[in-house]
Amino acid sequence: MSQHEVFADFPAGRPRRLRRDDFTRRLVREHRLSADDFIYPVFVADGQGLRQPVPSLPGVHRYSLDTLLPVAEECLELGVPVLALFPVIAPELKDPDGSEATRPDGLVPRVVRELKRRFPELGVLCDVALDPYTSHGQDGPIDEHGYVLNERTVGLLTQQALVQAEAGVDIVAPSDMMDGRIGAIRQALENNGHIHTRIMAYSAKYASAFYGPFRDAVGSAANLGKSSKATYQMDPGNIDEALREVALDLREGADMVMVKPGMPYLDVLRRVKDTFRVPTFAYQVSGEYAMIKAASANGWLDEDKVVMEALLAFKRAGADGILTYFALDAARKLKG
Ligand SMILES: NCC(=O)CCC(=O)O
Ligand SMILES: [Mg+2]
Repeated sequence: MSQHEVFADFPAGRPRRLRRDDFTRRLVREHRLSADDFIYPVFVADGQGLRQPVPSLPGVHRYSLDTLLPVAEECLELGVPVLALFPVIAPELKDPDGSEATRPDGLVPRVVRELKRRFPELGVLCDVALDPYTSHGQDGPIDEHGYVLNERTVGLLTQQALVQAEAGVDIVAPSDMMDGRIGAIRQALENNGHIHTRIMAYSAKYASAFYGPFRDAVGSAANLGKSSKATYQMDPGNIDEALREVALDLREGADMVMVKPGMPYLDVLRRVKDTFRVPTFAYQVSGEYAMIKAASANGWLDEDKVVMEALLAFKRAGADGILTYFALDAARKLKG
């Protein structure tokens, strides 16, 4: 039925009637945000008492384990269900394979163990990716042309995911865009008794310029230099390909899928949600956060309002949840 058949013509039909008062606006609102929608990404480094600002991400810090604990506690208090860990690895621990990522007593497994010991009811998500660990900043070992080697990378990622699962992580989130990694990780988890470990697959991750500030935060920007990730991350011109990527990851055992970046890719999010009807997430990435922060700092945008509007747009476009550096701010605001 078309809208013309359903609704009365003017003046019997006046859409503004329902917009006149706050009570009817609230009554007919189709989508709303809640703290349950958020996953809070945090940067964690070795050390003590660290709370180091990231200049290109105002309001975001690199924490050591001790200073991260109160942040985790705040997530719980505000009802944010999941904390996502992103490691800042010391340059001397990086190598061409990113082998530090597979060390059972490395930074991330140590942080996961302590978080789960102190706050068992807080969900912890780990990125499964080698770029914070490689000396060249790519997401896996490379050949002489700089091409990331798919199967060798998948082997390392599988080891990394197992180490994270042994440490007690709730959700592993492979963000590398290698082919076949979801299936390999799922099989390894099952074979090793980690039947409850959830996989959130970065299924449609685009080769985007919006990740710049994140690379500053984890310290991979300088290592990566001018080289791109276009041989594994998706071409921003594609959308049918995103559906094929999601289909593969679901067949290989993903529990949840993700589209990334967020706001410039809401069309992709909508297509994915409508096509598969599975738990679908979006990542409001560092560049999106930085744009809002910069414009607000200049007095050009009202930060509070723009943040809530942008996050609501993800829900309207079909997201079941949003990874966002604004998670705590937004949850505080929702709490009033
Ligand atoms: N694998 C995690 C990311 O690449 C995050 C990107 C961003 O926030 O810009
Ligand atoms: Mg894929």
